[in-house]
Amino acid sequence: MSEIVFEGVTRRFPLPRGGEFLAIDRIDLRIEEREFVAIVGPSGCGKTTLMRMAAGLDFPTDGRVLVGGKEVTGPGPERAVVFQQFALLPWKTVRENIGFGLMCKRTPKAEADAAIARYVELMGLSGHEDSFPHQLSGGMQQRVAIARAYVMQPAALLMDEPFGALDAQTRIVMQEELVRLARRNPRTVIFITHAVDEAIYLADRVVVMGRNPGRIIETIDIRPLREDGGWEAMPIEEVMDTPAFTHMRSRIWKLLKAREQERPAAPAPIPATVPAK
Ligand SMILES: Nc1ncnc2c1ncn2[C@@H]1O[C@H](COP(=O)(O)OP(=O)(O)OP(=O)(O)O)[C@@H](O)[C@H]1O
Repeated sequence: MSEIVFEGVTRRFPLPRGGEFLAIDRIDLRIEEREFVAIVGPSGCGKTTLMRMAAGLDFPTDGRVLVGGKEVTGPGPERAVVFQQFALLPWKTVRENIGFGLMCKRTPKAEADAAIARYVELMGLSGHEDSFPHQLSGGMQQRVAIARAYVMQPAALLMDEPFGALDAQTRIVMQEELVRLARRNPRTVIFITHAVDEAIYLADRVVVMGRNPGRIIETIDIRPLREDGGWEAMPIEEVMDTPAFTHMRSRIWKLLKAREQERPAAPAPIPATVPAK
């Protein structure tokens, strides 16, 4: 059981000069077990805050977050996080970085070696097992970070702009590889991105958010498009050229644009205390 449920989740942050900023307002979202959900939205709409709450690194002011039916009270081994910055251990090799969590868990060596070898192969890292992070390109480092997360067989993967620091060409290669990996080894995934194309290509469902305050504007099921269009068997550039894809891209852009045009110019601080009547 690894479904992720946000129930009436609100997050307010204190403002430096008093009062509070309403970052996220009453979000209800259910991500089914083994479902891949991408969250898109403008900067500041609360995407990272939502992910941090699923990871147990931040907590709602109101409402609750449940993973596998249990309220999140902190980080846990059943949830792996992949950030934009790869955060590899620079003094350890690719093999050691991927196997680090397994070592901490005291996984028997033969079992750990077999699991590491599998993800080295799946992530196209063969031949680089003994390299150190500084000897790898950004794309290769992110492959190691993704392999390190998957090798732990977490029930849920929480990815915050994992391809945000990569150049456009590497990013496309990584998107194709992640799709391959995610279909062969499905997990419950929250994938945060600014890139609408990336969200449509990768996800089963795309959650579109608006800001001030952070709310869900719409949730869109992509699976029928992918299945009807046979996307899995096509190269990414062909998928992105199909009428169904381009139509979906412009639909999401219109949603984002309409929301930006209607939102208030600046967030209204909530008074810290209610004035006496
Ligand atoms: N610890 C904090 N203290 C105060 N405000 C915060 C804190 N964390 C986030 N915020 C505010 O909450 C809002 C949502 O932030 P968040 O980082 O979740 O947005 P985001 O959608 O991930 O943005 P980006 O796409 O730029 O990463 C922002 O206005 C941010 O300034």
